[in-house]
Amino acid sequence: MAAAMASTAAKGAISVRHARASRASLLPVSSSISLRSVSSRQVSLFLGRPLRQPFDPRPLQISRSRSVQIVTATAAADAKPTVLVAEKLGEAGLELLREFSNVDCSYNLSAEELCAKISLCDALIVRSGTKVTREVFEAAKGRLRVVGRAGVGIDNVDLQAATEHGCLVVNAPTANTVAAAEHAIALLAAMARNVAQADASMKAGKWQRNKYVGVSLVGKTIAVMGFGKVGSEVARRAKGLGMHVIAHDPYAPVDRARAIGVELVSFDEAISTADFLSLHMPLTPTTSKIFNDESFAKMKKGARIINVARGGVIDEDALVRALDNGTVAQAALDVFTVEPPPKDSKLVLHENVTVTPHLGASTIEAQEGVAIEIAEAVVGALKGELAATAVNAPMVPAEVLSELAPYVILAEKLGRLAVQLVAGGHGIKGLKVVYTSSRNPEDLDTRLLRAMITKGIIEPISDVFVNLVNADFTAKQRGLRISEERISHDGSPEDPIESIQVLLSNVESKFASALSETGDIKVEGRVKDGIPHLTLVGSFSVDVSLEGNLIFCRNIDQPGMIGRVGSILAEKNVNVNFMSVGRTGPRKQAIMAIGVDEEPDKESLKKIGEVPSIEEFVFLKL
Ligand SMILES: NC(=O)C1=CN([C@@H]2O[C@H](COP(=O)(O)OP(=O)(O)OC[C@H]3O[C@@H](n4cnc5c(N)ncnc54)[C@H](O)[C@@H]3O)[C@@H](O)[C@H]2O)C=CC1
Ligand SMILES: O=C(O)C(=O)COP(=O)(O)O
Repeated sequence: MAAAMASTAAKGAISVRHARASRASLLPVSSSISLRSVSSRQVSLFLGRPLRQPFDPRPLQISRSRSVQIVTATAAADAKPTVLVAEKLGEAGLELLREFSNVDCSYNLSAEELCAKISLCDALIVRSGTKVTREVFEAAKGRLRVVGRAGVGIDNVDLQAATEHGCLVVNAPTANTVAAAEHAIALLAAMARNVAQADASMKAGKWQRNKYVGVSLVGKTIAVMGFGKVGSEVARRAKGLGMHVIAHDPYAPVDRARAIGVELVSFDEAISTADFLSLHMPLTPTTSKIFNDESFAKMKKGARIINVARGGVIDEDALVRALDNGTVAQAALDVFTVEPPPKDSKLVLHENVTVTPHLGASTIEAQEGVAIEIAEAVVGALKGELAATAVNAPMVPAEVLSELAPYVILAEKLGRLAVQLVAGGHGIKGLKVVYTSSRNPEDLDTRLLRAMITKGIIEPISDVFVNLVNADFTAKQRGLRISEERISHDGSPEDPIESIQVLLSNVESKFASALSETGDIKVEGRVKDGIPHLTLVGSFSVDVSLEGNLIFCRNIDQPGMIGRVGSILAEKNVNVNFMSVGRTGPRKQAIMAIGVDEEPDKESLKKIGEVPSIEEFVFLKL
């Protein structure tokens, strides 16, 4: 047989294909290969820890309407995931969740109660009232896969801790935009006309028409601080009220501002020229207490401030001082540094301050919308689809994901193979990935592939779970430097990738033939008819489908080698599913790559090692 194969190619790969039915048969069946399809291998696109906590037996569905991210695996059993809803969520969202999961609505949990429950949950849904801290992720013990923020601001979620734990965070960024903008306008008008104060006064039996004379809005300048979704809607509405609108946002596109007829200005110009300031930036380390003594001092005397963003962007003590000395005439606040604020808060009790208890998103319409938006995102993420609203992971559009699906499998398997070829397996520092592709670099998004190679390398040698969320973090933490190279290929741009090569540098190999000329462990693979194949080991070309497990043997090319190894495997009923020989030339050094469905026992492996002329061999689990 080796002779027959030897005539096929010189240094190239020679494949001997076996029909699946022929258990460990060595008879080549040249054309009748029946490999399972990618989808039936249940390589789903999945966020979870499926091998440890499988639950979704359904086939992969990729939603076209949203972006998708992650990740691998073999979903199996039938248990439904559990979603903990920790704050009030609209009924329509709960219904969606119930169709797919066990829903536990437990509101007003203390931090301790949340930590106690979380290890029983696959997903957690919160609004602004729940702090999802590092302790929560640690208490989850690896089970929590998705945190859904039913709203925009994710300042109550420890994103770094989520990422480190491979937990995806999604939010619902659009459904409450109008509600928040309308609330800002409501506060603007109410503040300008003392509506709340006058109402309280009348209810106290008074009729104080002179005390509550207000100020007009028309012709006044309003500075929208943070020109994002809510800020833009506020700007539109303020223009409708006849106000002159300026905005400050270092990251906002000038075109968007121009389209609405708003001038983007610097922070100092905004605060020094505005009669009204409406705050719509997120709370970040940069924006924390950005409104402080210094900035209040620069404001136009008697400025009025509306805050429907986050309490923390204002230094509240400084605001009290500014209100007391008249720099700021009035404030209307929906949000506070601590919520609820202390009962004796000077700010809340200040007569020139109008307050609402974080009601910006609280309309019937917005809450239904947010509930549906977050339920879809969470269910999608649990299914392995991915929300367009992921906060802590790069997004890979659905179309790209669908196209890359077989390459995702190939990437993980190449990573797995490469790491198992390392002697010891722990000292890997340098990973180089070379993609050969006929696509323009900008048309080839390799983040998912890189994550999957990292997964393949790290998971077999640690107990860390790796997905697209934490792949780069995990690699960095383990000191794994990853470099990527693209080689352009003169082929059809229909196929995104011609081949993927994985090189591990500065490591010893337990299979010396896997080393390249430069001493790196080198494996290369391609996708053929949707099936990932290994095509290169070290400098030997092979062609073996990456299914089941693999045995590599290096030997001197001579008749009968395949038969001898095959017989040893057949004795123990180990089914060979694919076999390929790569060699430097007839009767010279050769590598046999043998795909086996089952794991051969130690005795069989020992016997293979004892076959004369087998110089080295290795068994690798895929
Ligand atoms: N009170 C409530 O119930 C609600 C509050 N919000 C809050 O409103 C804020 C805005 O929400 P969206 O408009 O949906 O978010 P967004 O992300 O669409 O807009 C935020 C804008 O702030 C800008 N920004 C960032 N840093 C800035 C800085 N230093 N100075 C000025 N601008 C800066 C960003 O470039 C972005 O354009 C968020 O903090 C959100 O949590 C949103 C909905 C309801
Ligand atoms: O979406 C936001 O950022 C909000 O502040 C809304 O908060 P809530 O969901 O009403 O607790």
